[in-house]
Amino acid sequence: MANLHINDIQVGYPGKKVIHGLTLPPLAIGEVTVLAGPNGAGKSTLLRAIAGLLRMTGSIRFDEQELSSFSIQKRAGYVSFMPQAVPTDINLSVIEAIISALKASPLDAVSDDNLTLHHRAIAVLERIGIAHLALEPLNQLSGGQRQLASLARTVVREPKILLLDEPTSALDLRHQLKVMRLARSFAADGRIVIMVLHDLNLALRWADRVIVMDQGAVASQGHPTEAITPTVIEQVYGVRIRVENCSRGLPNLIVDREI
Ligand SMILES: Nc1ncnc2c1ncn2[C@@H]1O[C@H](COP(=O)(O)OP(=O)(O)OP(=O)(O)O)[C@@H](O)[C@H]1O
Repeated sequence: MANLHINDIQVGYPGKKVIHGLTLPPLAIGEVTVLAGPNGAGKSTLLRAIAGLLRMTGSIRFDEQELSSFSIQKRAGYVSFMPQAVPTDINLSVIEAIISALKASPLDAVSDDNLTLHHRAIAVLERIGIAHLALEPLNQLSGGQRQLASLARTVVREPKILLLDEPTSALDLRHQLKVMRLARSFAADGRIVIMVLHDLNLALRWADRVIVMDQGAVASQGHPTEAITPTVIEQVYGVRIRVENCSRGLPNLIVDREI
């Protein structure tokens, strides 16, 4: 099965190295990986590097092919990135924004007529539960509604690798669960899902694998309860926590205090 292999990558910005020689275990299709870690740890930088938005050295291979050898269009067909900050100045309705994302990917949209594009866009809006917002102007949505519309734009092209940067940060409790359930179902469709989350309880409950980053490196990784331990969290975030099973037997993180 095709895996994503990230090997010895170095990424940064002009005059600033952020990630120095990071290697991850292979990330498999069907899995949801959560990137966690403190502010500034390099999580978004890693997602941007996988998306091909930053210069880097090292190797990112999918299905035995270097992503850097792909044309921009081919890479965009494989990898889709939902940024943390959703633009507020796009003068389009929700459905127009989704259709424009489809049209921006000539690989799969070139043969589709307008009606087919419309149907694909509506199907995604229905799956995410925001079909009722289809005709609303993007710039008049609430923060949470805009985040769901951004998710729809990101998944509509059906990429193999889905990169979601804090996709639940503006969402209420019910929509947080909805997005986590969707992330699992996108993975089950045959995708690799990598998402940045600050909510470690969501990570404990929904991820297959958690990678805790600190200062551009991996502090711990593995099954959620192996990666999120009191020792690691104390070292990385400087807070004392407990992970206890709730009455339903599910792991629950309790924050006791700053150190
Ligand atoms: N466009 C940029 N130019 C220069 N430095 C940047 C840029 N974007 C991020 N950085 C720096 O890279 C480092 C890692 O930032 P990054 O956004 O990857 O962290 P993060 O783990 O996603 O943080 P957060 O949880 O706060 O979103 C930080 O020191 C940040 O200042």
